Amino acid sequence: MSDSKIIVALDFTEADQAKRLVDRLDPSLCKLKIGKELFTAAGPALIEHFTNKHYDVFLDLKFHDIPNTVSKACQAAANLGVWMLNVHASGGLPMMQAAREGVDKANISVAPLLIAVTVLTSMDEATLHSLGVSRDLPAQVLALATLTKQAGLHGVVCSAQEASMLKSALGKDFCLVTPGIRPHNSDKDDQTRIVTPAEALNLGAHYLVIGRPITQARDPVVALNTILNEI
Ligand SMILES: O=c1ccn([C@@H]2O[C@H](COP(=O)(O)O)[C@@H](O)[C@H]2O)c(=O)[nH]1
Repeated sequence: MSDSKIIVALDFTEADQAKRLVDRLDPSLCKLKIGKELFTAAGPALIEHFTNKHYDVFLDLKFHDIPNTVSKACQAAANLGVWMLNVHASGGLPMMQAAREGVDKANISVAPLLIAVTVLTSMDEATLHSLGVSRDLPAQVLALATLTKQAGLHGVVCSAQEASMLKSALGKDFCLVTPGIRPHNSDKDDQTRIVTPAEALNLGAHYLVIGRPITQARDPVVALNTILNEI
């Protein structure tokens, strides 16, 4: 397992695109994230391909379903040998407890980290309110993260904007995984709650999830190394 704090989000349509990029990377410099797009296209074989190359893989499928289904899905995901997997905290306490039980039943030597998404980093306060949530956005993140800790999960996905609040409330060992990372002068794309890589770590993020600023850069390896030199 590498101690890199950067998780490169491999949001590609085909396995070969991801493999071409990863062939130029090094597992000591970054971890990898496989999300819905790539997993749907390439499946478990791609996870095995990268774990055989000694990469830590975060399987970002954000399970959100009835407890029994999420439990079985988490067990199956853990059996793939991933380093981290996740569910949506808004699935509720019984669903998250079932997720943890599913991971505990997996037939593996090292259990993955199990975390829960609080409020997507693409969302702002107005979008949250449009869903009928009356709390302000940081309060909603804190409530969902508190529920996640109560369910016995290892941490949450949140914006680094909420990292220092969560660190104070839930302790330094509660894992904070932060997408919405944007180096200075890079495009926001569809992200709303963005933070630069160095600032995210200063605020208490444990891991930085970075996709397009690396994968869509003219030279992704240069982009990754530039970020690594800045943090
Ligand atoms: O709240 C969330 C949860 C997950 N993501 C995922 O992270 C990456 C971010 O990619 P960028 O290209 O750096 O925006 C992407 O795979 C999302 O599915 C997130 O952005 N926010």
